[in-house]
Order: sequence, then structure tokens, then C-alpha cells
Amino acid sequence: MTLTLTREEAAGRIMVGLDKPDAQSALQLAGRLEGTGCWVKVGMELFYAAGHEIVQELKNRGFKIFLDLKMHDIPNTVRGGARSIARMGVDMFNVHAAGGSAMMQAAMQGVGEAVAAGEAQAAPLVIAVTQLTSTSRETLNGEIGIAGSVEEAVVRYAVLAKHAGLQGVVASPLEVEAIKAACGEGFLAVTPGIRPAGAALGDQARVTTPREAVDGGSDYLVIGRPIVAAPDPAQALESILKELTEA
Ligand SMILES: O=c1ccn([C@@H]2O[C@H](COP(=O)(O)O)[C@@H](O)[C@H]2O)c(=O)[nH]1
Repeated sequence: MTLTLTREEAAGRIMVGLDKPDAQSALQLAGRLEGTGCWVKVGMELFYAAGHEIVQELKNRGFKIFLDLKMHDIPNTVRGGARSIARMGVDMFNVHAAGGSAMMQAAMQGVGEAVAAGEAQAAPLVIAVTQLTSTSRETLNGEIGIAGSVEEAVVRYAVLAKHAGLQGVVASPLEVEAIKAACGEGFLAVTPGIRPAGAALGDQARVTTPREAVDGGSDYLVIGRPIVAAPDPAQALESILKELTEA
């Protein structure tokens, strides 16, 4: 079913991956996105270079922030990490579902501790990475050694994340229907692997267009290079918004 969104609704579902090597270039890009209503995603490249300060600056500029650090460690370490992240005031962060239930529950515990101690004004959404969107079935079966289809592996992780109390998962838009069937419509599907028609895949293996992702039920579309590496990032975002606001 084609879902026609208002411009505001469409922008509120887009998370632009600020995959930049330093604060200056990230803020220059953010400047082109200000006022559009989109989220920004701060991942490893930017956070390891520019840390807490870049998060605060982006918050000051009014962006909603998904901190994409994909924690994967023993439960006690993840609990502490989650508490520190919650203190930063981001709106969403993630862990790897492959860390298991105890690790995911520990992330929720860390968030709860930050809120109870008054260190965080609000609890960020916590979601779990299922199978990276760069992973093909060949890689999953042949290299990683997990049998079955990618969709089966993704749904297994999604169910685990749901039972651990997380609010959603990161997956490809191709798996969203199965995730929602297993975990319910309200369980968030945050989907990278978005490529406008004709765009280069790069290292992504499981992709759809923005329109296909929204029609398939994705709640948030994570988009990096198709916007960030475009000659005019603001224009690239506009053309994606146009795709989502037209029937
Ligand atoms: O499974 C995953 C999890 C995270 N990502 C991140 O999303 C963006 C996608 O960038 P593109 O340039 O649009 O490919 C990037 O920051 C990844 O770290 C993902 O792609 N897949």
C-alpha cells in the first residue's frame, strides 16, 4: 500500500547519517539540514573524533539524535555505557542483539539508573542491531556460520530484543514486514540500506528505495551517502522528501 506522508511526517522519519571525520565538516553538513525536521545519526566515525561536544552542539541546534555506537560487550559494561549515553540526552541509541538478552536488559537497566538518579531528563529509545545491512545470505551462512535465511536470523534477534524490553531494532527494510508480524506494529523498525533508484549500493547488500521502505512499514529511514556524499545534500534530502510526499 502506498503511504502518502506530509512533508513534516516524511522529514521526521529520516535520520541522516553524519558520517564525517570531524566536528567542523559535520556541523557544516548539519547546517544544510537545519530546519528540515529530519533527525541526525551520529555514528562511530564522528563520535570517536568529536565525542560528547558534537552531540551537545547538534542538540543545541534542535536536532533529534540517534547515537549509533552499536554497543556489544559484557552486561555490566553495557549497563554503564548505557547510563553514560542516557546522560548525554540523545533520543535513541543501540546495542547489538548478538550480545544476548542479559546484555540488552543491562542496557535498559543503565538507562533506568540514569533516569532514577536524575542524570537524564528522559529515557532514550533503545534498539538492537539485528544483522547488518551489509550482510548477505552468503556471508551469513558461509562466513559467520549462521544457517537459514537472513530474514529468519533478523526475526530471531528482533524477538529476543522485544523480550529484553527494547523498543525496536535496526534491520533492512526488506525484513520489516516479518519483524512487525513477530513483534507487533508498535515495535520500531529503524532501517538503513536505503538507496534512491539508481544510487550506488556501495557496501550495502539488502536495500530498498525510500518509497519502498515507507510502504513496507519502516518507522525510520537511516540515510547516509545518498545525502551526505551528494554534491548538494540539502537538495538530495529534498528529492527524497518529494518521493515520500507524492502518491
Ligand atoms: O545494519 C546497519 C546498521 C547501521 N548502519 C549505518 O547506517 C548508515 C548507512 O549509511 P549509507 O551511507 O546510507 O549506506 C551508516 O552510518 C551505517 O553505519 C547500516 O548501514 N547498517
